[in-house]
Amino acid sequence: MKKLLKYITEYQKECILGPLFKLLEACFDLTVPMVMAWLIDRGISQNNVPYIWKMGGLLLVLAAIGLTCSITAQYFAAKAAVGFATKLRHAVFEHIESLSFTEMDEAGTSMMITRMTSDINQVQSGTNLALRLFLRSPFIVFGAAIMAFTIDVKAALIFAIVIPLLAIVVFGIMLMTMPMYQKVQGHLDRLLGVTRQNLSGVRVIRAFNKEQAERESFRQENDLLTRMQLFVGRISALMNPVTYIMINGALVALIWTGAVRINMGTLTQGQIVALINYMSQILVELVKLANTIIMTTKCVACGNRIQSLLEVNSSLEDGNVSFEPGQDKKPALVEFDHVALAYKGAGEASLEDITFTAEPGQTIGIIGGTGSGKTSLVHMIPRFYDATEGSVRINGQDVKSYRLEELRQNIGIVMQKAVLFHGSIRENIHWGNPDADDKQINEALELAQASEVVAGKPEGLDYEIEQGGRNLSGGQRQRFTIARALVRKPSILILDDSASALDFATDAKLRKALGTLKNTSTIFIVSQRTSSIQQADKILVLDDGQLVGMGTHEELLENCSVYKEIYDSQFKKPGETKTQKEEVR
Ligand SMILES: Nc1ncnc2c1ncn2[C@@H]1O[C@H](COP(=O)(O)OP(=O)(O)OP(=O)(O)O)[C@@H](O)[C@H]1O
Repeated sequence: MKKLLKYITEYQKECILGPLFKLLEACFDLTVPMVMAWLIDRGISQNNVPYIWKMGGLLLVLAAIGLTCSITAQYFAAKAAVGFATKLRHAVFEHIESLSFTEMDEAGTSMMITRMTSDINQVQSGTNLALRLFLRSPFIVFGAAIMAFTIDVKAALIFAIVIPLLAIVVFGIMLMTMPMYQKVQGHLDRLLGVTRQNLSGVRVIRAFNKEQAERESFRQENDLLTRMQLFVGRISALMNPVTYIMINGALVALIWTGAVRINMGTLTQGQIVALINYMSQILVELVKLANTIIMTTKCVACGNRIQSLLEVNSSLEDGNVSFEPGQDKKPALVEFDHVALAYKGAGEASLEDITFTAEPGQTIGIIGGTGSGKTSLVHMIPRFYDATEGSVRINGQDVKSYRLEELRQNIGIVMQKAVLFHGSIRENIHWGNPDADDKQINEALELAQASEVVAGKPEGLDYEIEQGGRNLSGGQRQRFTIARALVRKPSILILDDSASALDFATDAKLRKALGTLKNTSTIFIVSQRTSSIQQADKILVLDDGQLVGMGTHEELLENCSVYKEIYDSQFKKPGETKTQKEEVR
């Protein structure tokens, strides 16, 4: 948590003024019982009406000043706490953005969302409360005890007995409940994770009629959380009855001793009222202090969790090499040199000893069974993951040496999962190239076979896409993501199984259109369909992380059994002979 304090340094003034005004308010609060005592002893007892008015007025003034101090303190504390949380949120967000996919996979989306939302909110509330009460509450407890001693030492001895007892009860309960609160917080995180998974997978849940099972597992998690909260709540609920019994006992003792001492003439009624007020103030402040400690502990725990996320170092180091002038507009030379990739935490390598060259303007098809490493291979080009062995080179330079932003600017990637954002079609295509005018956007849409989709919308390019593109079909989403990659005229275009939702006719038209990009892009097409990559200049065949074949479609049919098997599984009809199949070819 210590390292997070740098985000609050800008609010040093507020961090000093907030507690200071609270202390000022506490000073006025401590004078009120004394003024009450004077009002009773010198005003009411002696029927001195002007004095009563004077003291009554003084009480009003004290209340007004106290209120002003309290509001001012609240203002400064809130400003510091909100500012702290805002800066922290920015820092965490920026840090998450800087992490590579390796660290993101390790941390998990749910955890990062919790750090960004509920943890930072907890830090904000804890800071706000601590700034207002950490000085004020102990100050009132000690101040009220001292005031009591100045009134009457013997009566105040009751304070000397009751305050430690009260402190033991209040802080004992606090110490018992604090670890439980931390468990509750941990469980709340788990429940958030379950909720998130449920909401993001709601369609699958319904498709597989798993609502009942999901409801049941959510109910179990929720019930467990409720039971834990009830348990902690019951112990915390003991705080009030126990402390009030003690305080009422002390009040009885105080009134008893006070009555005797009033009879003896050593104490006045006003002083007894003041002592009772001080006793109440002490109780209230001890309870507040315990709550402040609980909140602050939670705040520190959440702060530590945020800090550990901030301490995760990105394994992605930025390079300093730029693309040569003009090179960024031309198709790139891509080389894989004995490349291996082992994901962090995974036992074995997902890719091993991959070596090939993609000449500028070539189209490279990548095919292989599920989990054979196709996506992993193309993800190393824009450095989503770095090769653990060997090197990936673009135009002769290791990808790690390029400035990351520039490297990615020269690559257009269409991911397996078509993700679009809330906004118009134009805005979504602008993600690829913010400077593209409507003519360029329309050209990209035309190439991606998406023009007809836009033509079908009365608003044209202004048609509003909803979050995640949920008001579009899977195929329409894919076409827009392809257009988004094409509009930047990238030196390297990667299509990762991105035509899977297209019908065969549209897929064929798309492949034909991509054939016109030889002068601008080197293209990688990952696909499960041989028909999608058949025309590629070079096809890479992956099997269980190994490059088991490389060549043209015809060459591979001759000499790569894995490729042949895939091809046969897609084209060979039952009962078809080899000669018939070759005729089809
Ligand atoms: N982020 C990751 N962390 C750990 N292992 C991963 C990660 N991504 C992929 N893998 C593993 O790497 C291997 C190759 O996965 P990859 O996604 O590259 O295969 P693929 O050929 O693209 O599969 P598919 O055709 O199903 O998309 C798999 O065994 C997978 O479990």
